[in-house]
Amino acid sequence: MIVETPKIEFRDLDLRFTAEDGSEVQVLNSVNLNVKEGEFVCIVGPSGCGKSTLLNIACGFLNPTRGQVLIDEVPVTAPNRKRVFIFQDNSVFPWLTVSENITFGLVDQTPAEKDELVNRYVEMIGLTGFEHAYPRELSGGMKQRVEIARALASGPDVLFMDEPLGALDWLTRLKMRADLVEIWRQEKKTILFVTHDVEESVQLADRVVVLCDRPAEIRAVVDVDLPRPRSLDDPEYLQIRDEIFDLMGLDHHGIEASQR
Ligand SMILES: Nc1ncnc2c1ncn2[C@@H]1O[C@H](COP(=O)(O)OP(=O)(O)OP(=O)(O)O)[C@@H](O)[C@H]1O
Repeated sequence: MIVETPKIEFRDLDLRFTAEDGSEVQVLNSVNLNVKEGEFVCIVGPSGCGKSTLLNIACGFLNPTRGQVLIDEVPVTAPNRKRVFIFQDNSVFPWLTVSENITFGLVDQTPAEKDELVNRYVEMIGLTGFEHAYPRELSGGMKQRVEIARALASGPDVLFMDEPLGALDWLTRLKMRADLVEIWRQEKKTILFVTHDVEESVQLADRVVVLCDRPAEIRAVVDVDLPRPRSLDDPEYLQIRDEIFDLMGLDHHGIEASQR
């Protein structure tokens, strides 16, 4: 039997913070999870349960109190250029153009290679024609696209995304979700994606990891075995969405009515 090595492995992870008054706050409790190469995994859970903390540990920004995260079987002890973190509040540089933002930090490429990267990713994120625009000339959604292009241009093998669409309006979010799926299909990166939005997680992920309230443990891992692109009114999609709402103890009745 061939055993597939996980791309990312969370092994028995605990995290405790020491509060200002010296008391201890346990945020993560015994988190175990394997993520496959090229998999799109979403993490959902109640606000403040520890979703961002989990991502911060996986990216090497934080050390766990116990356990470890391995990527390609190597323990994560510090940030690494091959793993890029994308936040909700985009951090494009306002003084650089779109193409300068995309190539920022690339040191090993020739100017011609950088041009090629700009062309490839500007097209992929749908910003052709805006290469020389400054962020002040772009909408929030467009800036977040630049952020994603910059991340991809650096050639990562893992993308950590913490509520990357959280600051966008509903319509822009919907469009960005569809585009993200397409980008993921083309780029074949492993993606760990934190979201508050259960619907978003079911639309995007191969698997949805549901965390319980702090200290967070994994309550369930839900397979989303549906073809993409996914329709928001497909009964199977709705069934998985409602299963996750139930796992989170949320009342989902009335969602459809509120969206009309
Ligand atoms: N540096 C820190 N020191 C002490 N406590 C912290 C620190 N960082 C986070 N916490 C606490 O850890 C808990 C988990 O925070 P985290 O940001 O991971 O939750 P989250 O699930 O991502 O929240 P949200 O969904 O609201 O963004 C929170 O209670 C938070 O107050």
